[in-house]
Amino acid sequence: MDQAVNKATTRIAILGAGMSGLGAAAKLKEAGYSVIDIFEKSGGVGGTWRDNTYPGCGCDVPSHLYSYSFELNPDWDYKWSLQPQILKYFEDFADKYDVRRHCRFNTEITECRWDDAANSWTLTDRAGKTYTADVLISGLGQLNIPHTPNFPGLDTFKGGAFHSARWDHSVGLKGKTVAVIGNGPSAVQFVPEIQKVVGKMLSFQRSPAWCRPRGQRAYDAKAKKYFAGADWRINWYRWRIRAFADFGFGAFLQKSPLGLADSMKKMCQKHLEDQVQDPVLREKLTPDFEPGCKRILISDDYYPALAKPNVDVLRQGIKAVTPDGVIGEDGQEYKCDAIIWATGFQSTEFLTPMQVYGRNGLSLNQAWKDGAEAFKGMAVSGFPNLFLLYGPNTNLGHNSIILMVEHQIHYMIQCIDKIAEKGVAAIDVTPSAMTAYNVRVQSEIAKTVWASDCHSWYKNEAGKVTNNWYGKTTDYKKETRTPDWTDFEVVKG
Ligand SMILES: Cc1cc2nc3c(=O)[nH]c(=O)nc-3n(C[C@H](O)[C@H](O)[C@H](O)COP(=O)(O)OP(=O)(O)OC[C@H]3O[C@@H](n4cnc5c(N)ncnc54)[C@H](O)[C@@H]3O)c2cc1C
Repeated sequence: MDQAVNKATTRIAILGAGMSGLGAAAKLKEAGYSVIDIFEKSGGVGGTWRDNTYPGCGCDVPSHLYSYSFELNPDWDYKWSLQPQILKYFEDFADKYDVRRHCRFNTEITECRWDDAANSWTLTDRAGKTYTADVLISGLGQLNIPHTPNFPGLDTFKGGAFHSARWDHSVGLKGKTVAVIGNGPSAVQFVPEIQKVVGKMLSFQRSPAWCRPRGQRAYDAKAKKYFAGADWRINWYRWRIRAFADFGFGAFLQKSPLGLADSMKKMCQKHLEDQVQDPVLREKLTPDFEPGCKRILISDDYYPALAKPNVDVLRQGIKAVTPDGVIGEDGQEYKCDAIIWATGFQSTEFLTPMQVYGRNGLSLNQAWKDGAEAFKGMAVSGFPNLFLLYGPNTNLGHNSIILMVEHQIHYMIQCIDKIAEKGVAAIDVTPSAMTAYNVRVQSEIAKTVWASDCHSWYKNEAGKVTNNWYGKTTDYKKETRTPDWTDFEVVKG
């Protein structure tokens, strides 16, 4: 085996220059790989944190943990950082790890096709140009494509309308009547900001969500100096946040240990009672499902904003758009000057907006016809040398996604080292390993609140939970420590 030679020539294509793609590129370079191309449809790095510029956009995980373990940052301004500082962190990361020179910006890949004879991937971009790679890594994320429901009359609206993930800053909201459709994690962040400037807000909430306090606080110079003093201080803090959040995972189990689910529910109920005095509004904002089934919102100022006199909370969805406003599910027209879609993302599609073809022309859409799934969230049988980061069943409701992606990168590089061995051209997870793994994942998920009877972005239309990991982050760490090569078929070169 002469890995040094093969590592130097293994061609690696990464899709997306967000948190996953950047982290993978840095770690692959550290491992000795140098032929790396990152294909990025936009003009810069940062993914989510570049695309989402809505007022108040920020992190729902304390920043010291929402950062790479190998790139600690003592300079976070807030416990829960805001988007500009998170984006800067990823931009600085790309510079420090010299990742930008691997990026092909403004290059959207539309098709990836495995070549059985050549044992390589052929990528095609929107302009029709093709590229070849031995290894294909998807860093496209779960929350990259905004979802705007196709309501009748959508195109007839005369005012400004945009999705929160592609905020149109040219639409003036000052003094205007603004309809906000949806009430997920993005809405709770921007609603308190725009409530201060709009004339009137109509908050359409078909299904209000549980919300717990954030406890935002700024880090002063003394705190930053403390963190900068020694890495162990951030690492100890990271460990505590992670362990506490993992302990709290029990609240997401249907048979919740130690009364954790009850405690979570009581905390959310108390938060609502403390912040909303009006019993009618409180009733409107009380969810009709168990906490955790949909993502729990985290905010100190969402409820106070909804309680302001210029806000109407409407416990209903909408069914159509008119030139002057929206038609609520009650059939009434609500006139407005602007509509903000806070309606989430096409979360269950993963990379399938692209055309992906594996061995013998097998299409990923076909392989996933009953819902996306992957071995350890990363590999799909029939699609050799393909690795998904933040893929199916690796999302969390309670902890940092960066932890999950780092575990994936660790596992994936061991697989790529195998591919780079002399005489090995490709590896493909066996159908039996893939099936056994996913049967286990789904049987564990059946024990969680996500499997209960509520609609969430964690599930596909058929009700299969395709997005979430079933346990603690430490369970996933164990799962991804080292590949068992009996799970893979090795294709000899
Ligand atoms: C608003 C928001 C807040 C979040 N907050 C948290 C949080 O607090 N804590 C947490 O743990 N997680 C959070 N997440 C989830 C997750 O951590 C982020 O989405 C994270 O950015 C995922 O990184 P990624 O690189 O996998 O994907 P992304 O950041 O989505 O990056 C994907 C990249 O791929 C590019 N791309 C897409 N399609 C193509 C194509 N066909 N060809 C080329 N390039 C393409 C995109 O332009 C983008 O740059 C949040 C997500 C969102 C949307």
